[in-house]
Parts: sequence; structure tokens; C-alpha cells
Amino acid sequence: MQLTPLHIQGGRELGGEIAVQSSKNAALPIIVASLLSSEPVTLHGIPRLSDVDTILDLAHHIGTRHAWVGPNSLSLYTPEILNTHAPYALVSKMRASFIIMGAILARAGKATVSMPGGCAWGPRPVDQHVKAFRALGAQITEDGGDFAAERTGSLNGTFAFELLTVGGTHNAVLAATLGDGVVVLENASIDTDVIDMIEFLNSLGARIEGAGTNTLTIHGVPALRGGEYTVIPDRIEAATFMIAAAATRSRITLTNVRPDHLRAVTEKLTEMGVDITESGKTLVVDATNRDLKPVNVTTQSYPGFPTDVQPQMSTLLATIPGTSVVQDPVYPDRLTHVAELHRMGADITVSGYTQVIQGAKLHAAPVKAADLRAGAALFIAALTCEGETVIDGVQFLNRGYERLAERLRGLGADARQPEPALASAMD
Ligand SMILES: CC(=O)N[C@H]1[C@@H](OP(=O)(O)OP(=O)(O)OC[C@H]2O[C@@H](n3ccc(=O)[nH]c3=O)[C@H](O)[C@@H]2O)O[C@H](CO)[C@@H](O)[C@@H]1O
Ligand SMILES: C=C(OP(=O)(O)O)C(=O)O
Repeated sequence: MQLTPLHIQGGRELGGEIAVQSSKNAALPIIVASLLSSEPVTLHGIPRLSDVDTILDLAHHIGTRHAWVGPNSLSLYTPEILNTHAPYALVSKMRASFIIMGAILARAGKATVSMPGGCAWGPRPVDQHVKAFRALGAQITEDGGDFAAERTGSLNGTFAFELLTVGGTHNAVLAATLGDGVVVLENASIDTDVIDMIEFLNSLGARIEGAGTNTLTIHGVPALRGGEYTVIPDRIEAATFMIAAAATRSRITLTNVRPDHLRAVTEKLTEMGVDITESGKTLVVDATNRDLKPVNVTTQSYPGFPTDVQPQMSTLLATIPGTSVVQDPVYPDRLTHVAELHRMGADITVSGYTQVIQGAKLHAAPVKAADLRAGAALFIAALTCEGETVIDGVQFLNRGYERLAERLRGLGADARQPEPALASAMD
């Protein structure tokens, strides 16, 4: 279905409180990890997002039955693997779905998964996933755009990732959890979403040691039991709203946050002059009556400044007088927000993965999101300027932000997404 654009009448101060959703990027691998158990699993804090629907469609194809048992609670049950093939039509919708390979391989001994391909901002290789599987004893062949993996026994041995990869670590952990081998992963990701999946698996009886360090030791276990688990808060969504508050020089309160997961973002905003107060799972972000300063930002793997917050931060800096430099070596091509921000009057010069940003006053314009966080960048830009900005490409925002227009309205923004019937009547 063609979604109607998001209309934002900007130039208003935000205020009030917003409950941050649970982490999309933890929920997705945890849903996949539930396939390792043949017993029922209940997950709480699952955000209602199109990416969640996509992974549930894929899991359904593999053999998972699911039911929503509360607004954000999901019951999953995979008594047996019915299909070991994850086809292109399902995998290509979301690159993160490639980690289904590790789960199917663990449970069924073989898996065929389509190559995920690129994404809106460029290539996103999976060579480290494949190298890990091979090094741990799986046979991998490539044919007709598919990777086929097979193991004769349990995975075993040591693999050192050549770079830090969140998805590669998820995939290798999933593949190694069942069996009687011992797998050591070196240079593994310490991302919060990796830790959360490991804590979930351990709660079902897995024996994975070292979560949060660069060395993971996975002692295979014969089977996992069922269980119940609550997903961590979404640090990327929290950061997006913190930046929206700074960009509109507002004061807002965020609940359901893990301040310890947000250090890099908090430090940068504080350096700019934003006042941030932490209290348990609550953050108050205050940028009222402040002259914010330009800063330089370079993305890094967790705990560094997240690439998933780079487009939003670039947008904030595009409104702050002075020169800021933003570099995204994690995803050097993640720049689809730039041309759209130019349409709104931003002064951003790109060279490789570097954006040199001269602060300017942005103005409303029709714009189009080409990916999820570029969409976030555009709604932040829209909130800062007088007049109405119409943002197309809402399907990308729906991948990662639950009920966005409604929740922005809860903060006092004038944001609406006309119903399709109303929109066509207005044409
Ligand atoms: C669903 C999900 O959780 N997505 C997140 C995950 O993506 P994803 O897991 O795909 O990202 P990775 O951590 O794997 O990628 C990090 C870097 O490693 C490179 N790489 C990765 C794998 C590989 O086999 N070879 C290789 O070269 C990538 O091109 C990138 O430059 O982490 C990214 C980096 O924090 C985030 O932007 C994504 O939002
Ligand atoms: C890029 C993201 O997700 P994915 O890796 O699924 O594209 C994201 O969450 O910002």
C-alpha cells in the first residue's frame, strides 16, 4: 500500500514526556534467536514496526507460529523447522534477515539463504559471516544468488573477525549455540544488541560467556528451553528524540532509556551546550534558551558515536551557526539525507565519508526519505523550520519508529499523516 506522506508544521518548541520504544535492532535478532528453541517463548517490549513484521513473515516461512499477546508482547513457537530455505523475496526486504542463516543452520544442520544484497546507501557485505561459518566447520557454497550452508557435526574452533560486525557476531553466535562443540569468537562485537541477544539465549539455557567483551566463548548445548524475556530500550530512538529536542531548543523527558547505552551521544550533545540530566531510566534533555556550539563527530562501533545517529546529528549541526565536520567511516556512503537537506537550505559539502557543515536556517520544502535514518533526519529538520514540510518515503520511517506522527504530537509537534482516503479527497 502506498503510504501518505508525513506533514510537519515546524518552528514549535517541543515539551513533555515520551516513552522510548524497545530496541528494534535487539528485537530482530532476539526473534530470530527464538527459533533455536522448540518450546514457546514470550517476548516483551517488541516494537510494532514493519521490520518486525518482515522478520515474523520470514520466521513463519521457516516454521515459527506467533501471536501478539499484548500491545508489545509476542509469543513465538517453533516446534520444528519446516523450511531450511530463506528465499530472496523475504530476505531482500531487510538486510538484517541474513542472520536467520545461523539459526536455521543450528537447528536443522543446513540452511540456504539468499544473499541480502546492498541497501539504500551502498554495499553491505556479509563476507565475515561466511568466513566465520567456514572457519567453524560449516561448508558454504554460493549458487544463483543463494548461500547454502551445511554442517556435519557441531561447530567448533576459533574465529577472529577481521572487523567489528554486529550482524556477523549475531550470526556466528546463533550457529554455535546448539551442539556439543566449543566456539571462540575473537574481535566480536560488544554492541548492546549483541549483549541482549546473548542474555536472552542464556536465559533459555545457552552457555555463552564473555558478552560485552571482544571474546565470546560458546559451549554448545543440546537444546534450549522456552522462556520469557524483555528487550532493552532503543538507544537509537532515544538519541533521535534527544537530537529533536536540541534542534528545536526544547526541554523534553525521555522514559524507558538506558543512559549507559547513550554515553557517546550524551557527551556530544553536552559538548554542544545541551543540558542532560539522568535519573534511573529517565533522561531530561534541555536545550531551551541556549546557543548551541558546532562540534565534530566521527562514528565508531559501540560504544562510539553510532552510525545510526549520524544523519540526525548532521541535521542538528546544519542548524547551528559555525562549522562542524561529521565523518561516518562505519558506513561511508550513508549520505542520502544530504541532497534532501540541501532542498531545505542546508549547507553541507561532502567529500568521501566527510560532511563539512556550515550552520544555516533551514526552510520547509517537500522532501523524500530514501532510508530509515535519513527519514529521521528529515523529520528533525522539519521540526526546526517555519511552514509545512511534507516528507515522502514514510515506509522507511515505519521500519524503525513506532506510531511516529502520534508520538511527535504527544511532544507538542504539529505532525500528521493523513489517512489515504482523506489524502485522495484532498488531491
Ligand atoms: C539490524 C541491525 O542491527 N542493523 C545494525 C547493524 O547492521 P549490520 O549488522 O549489518 O552492521 P555491521 O556491524 O555488520 O557492519 C559494520 C561494518 O562492517 C562491514 N562489514 C560487515 C559484515 C561483513 O561481513 N563485512 C563487512 O565488511 C560493514 O560494511 C560496515 O562497514 O549494525 C550497524 C552498525 O552499527 C547499524 O548501522 C545497523 O543499524
Ligand atoms: C540501518 C538500520 O537498520 P538495518 O541494518 O536493518 O538497515 C538502522 O536501524 O538504522
